[in-house]
Amino acid sequence: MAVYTDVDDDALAAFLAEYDLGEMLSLKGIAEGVENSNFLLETTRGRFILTLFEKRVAEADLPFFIGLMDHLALSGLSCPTPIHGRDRKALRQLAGRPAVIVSFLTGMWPRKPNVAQCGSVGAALAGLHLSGAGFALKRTNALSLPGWRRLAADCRDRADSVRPGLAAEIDAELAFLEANWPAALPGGVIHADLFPDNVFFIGDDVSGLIDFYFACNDFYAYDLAICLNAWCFEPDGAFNATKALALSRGYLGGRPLSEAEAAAIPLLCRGAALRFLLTRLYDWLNQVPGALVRPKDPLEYLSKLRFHRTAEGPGTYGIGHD
Ligand SMILES: Nc1ncnc2c1ncn2[C@@H]1O[C@H](COP(=O)(O)OP(=O)(O)O)[C@@H](O)[C@H]1O
Ligand SMILES: N[C@@H](CCOP(=O)(O)O)C(=O)O
Repeated sequence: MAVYTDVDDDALAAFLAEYDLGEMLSLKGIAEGVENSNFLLETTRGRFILTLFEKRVAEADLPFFIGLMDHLALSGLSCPTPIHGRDRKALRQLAGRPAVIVSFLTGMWPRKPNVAQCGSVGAALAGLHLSGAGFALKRTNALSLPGWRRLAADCRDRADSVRPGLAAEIDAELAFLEANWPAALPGGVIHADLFPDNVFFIGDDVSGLIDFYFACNDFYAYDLAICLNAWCFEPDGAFNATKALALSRGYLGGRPLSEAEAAAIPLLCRGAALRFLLTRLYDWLNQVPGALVRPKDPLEYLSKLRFHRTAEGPGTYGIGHD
């Protein structure tokens, strides 16, 4: 996260008065993440996370996110549980923003994920797909092809200031993906941002998944492609086939892929790489003055995208090979 919005003491006291959370002890901004303003809230009843929703989160989507966390927590998945106030509402306004308090999860996110952790996150992703299956609300993925086209248009004029030729490369990739994106694959609720900083571990075991604020309905295999991008490249940009094999095996152990899903993986990995290249590029070019936030490097995802163009098939990602 980041902190984009400050919260004053009186407003916070009035907000907390709506909950049975005891006396407030402290509120500290969390300097991790990118999207929303997050605070660690300590009260006499324990630790919680206070989130104020910022720019990319549409207010109309919030019932989906809150309902999904309630649903997943009830189905036994370890994820933040929204705290409901005395009026039963989990969502209200604070400092001019929609705001929610959720339970605090223990564990640490891995700064350098290892092979065993990649296996565990693959299994956790499959578990999430299975647990989300009974959730009634729907949310279209705002960051699929039409969303990428809008971001590309917004960035086009200045993209080449980040890397000469980038605007043309993005346009060509987008055209390719628009022509080849699968019309139908098995789908349901996906996390859509299951990066290492959104997965907590105790040792090599997943202790919880957080940050459901990109969750939506889309192809399950696209979520797997997002994870292959986020977990299976080294800091020097090299693809780690051992990690990909572990992640894919972890996933397949919980939810087998159809032939069509397996065949689509290299293409879905290209789409996932373009998606994060574009949101990072947009944020890079539109930094918010004074915000406590570290913009992420868009070119990391250009390099991943170029790798996926060279993939020989799903076997590159440990899928379809023993
Ligand atoms: N439920 C939670 N329990 C513990 N820590 C949390 C929880 N939710 C968020 N955090 C902390 O806040 C950071 C940012 O949260 P995240 O949801 O990823 O923010 P953003 O949506 O802005 O990217 C996490 O890396 C973690 O340190
Ligand atoms: N995972 C995205 C950025 C979104 O930030 P998060 O803190 O919500 O995961 C990226 O790496 O580009």
